[in-house]
Amino acid sequence: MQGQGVSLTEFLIQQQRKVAGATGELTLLISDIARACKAIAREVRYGALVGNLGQVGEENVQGEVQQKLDVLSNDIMIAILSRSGHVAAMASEENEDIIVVPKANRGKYLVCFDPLDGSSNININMCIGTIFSILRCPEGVDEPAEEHFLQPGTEQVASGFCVYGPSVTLVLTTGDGAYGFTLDQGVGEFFLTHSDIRIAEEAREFAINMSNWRFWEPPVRRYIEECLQGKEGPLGRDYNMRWIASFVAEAYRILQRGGFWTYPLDEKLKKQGQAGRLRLMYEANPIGFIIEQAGGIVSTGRERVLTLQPTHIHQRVPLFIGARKDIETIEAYHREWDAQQQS
Ligand SMILES: O=P(O)(O)OC[C@H]1O[C@](O)(COP(=O)(O)O)[C@@H](O)[C@@H]1O
Ligand SMILES: [Mg+2]
Ligand SMILES: [Mg+2]
Repeated sequence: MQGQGVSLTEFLIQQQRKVAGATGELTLLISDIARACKAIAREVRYGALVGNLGQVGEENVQGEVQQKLDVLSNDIMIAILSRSGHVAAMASEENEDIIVVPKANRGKYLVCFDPLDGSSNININMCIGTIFSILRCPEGVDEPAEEHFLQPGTEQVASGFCVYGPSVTLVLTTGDGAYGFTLDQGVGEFFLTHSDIRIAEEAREFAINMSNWRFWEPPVRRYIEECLQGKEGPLGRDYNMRWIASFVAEAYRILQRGGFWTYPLDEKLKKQGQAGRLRLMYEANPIGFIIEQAGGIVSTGRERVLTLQPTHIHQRVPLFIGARKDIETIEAYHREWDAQQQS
């Protein structure tokens, strides 16, 4: 058994010491969220053995049929964050409205989370995860409300996601680089295994749900066609392709070996009255913060995601994440296309 590295707690205290005036509350809050992820990891691991698979038959605010693990993970997050003493209110993918913590237990942070990401993979034993974003509750707020959450992604104090896969990994940023931790199930603690993660400038792998090809906007179709043309094409390099249908697993792959991933706005989503597939507050912004800290880009195809002014907590956005050069070219193709539409 390899000697243990730096534990998550040790790492957070090191980060905390770099910030003048830090109270340690953020360290304790992130430790609480890590504990919630460990509890969720156990429920995921036991799966069918304890009846955790399958649907509950209820529809959530997204119009999606909830899986048992969606509800169980949500309950675990709400229970632990309500008791942490560092949270004023929460916003969850599974709850239409925000959850305000009783006054006696309220703290200074707001937490947005996707308790279980990649739900369509639960029953096929594929990677799923949990995503979280931490914001400050504006000073002097007596009763937290949805409006207090509507802060651009650049205002995030910290964000992270946990992947429940062959091993349980947690990726985190507090605005000073992106770091990966692996859960030692025996010790019950996360240990630092991936320091200062960087994403290569050029992609060799793309990820998009190809079944939506006929609904894509021309700039997206053009770029994917050029990826498929490989080194004989204008991009001059070969690409492999992946689609795991689990945003956390895709983001983890990009952090480990580069590439780009996208869920663009398409005609099908537009017909459904949607502005995108992924949600800004608890999917795009938290993972976006980490991707940017690792040197990647997070775009709607037309603009930076993290400077978007949110309008409501379940807002959806078109999303492109990953290798800088690829996404800058995709943005250029959108500008070109939009200019042609204007002329
Ligand atoms: O089924 P599709 O259209 O490929 O969409 C897959 C996407 O939907 C999601 O599962 C949405 O997230 P949830 O599972 O949290 O609802 C993403 O993780 C994934 O990237
Ligand atoms: Mg999700
Ligand atoms: Mg989810």
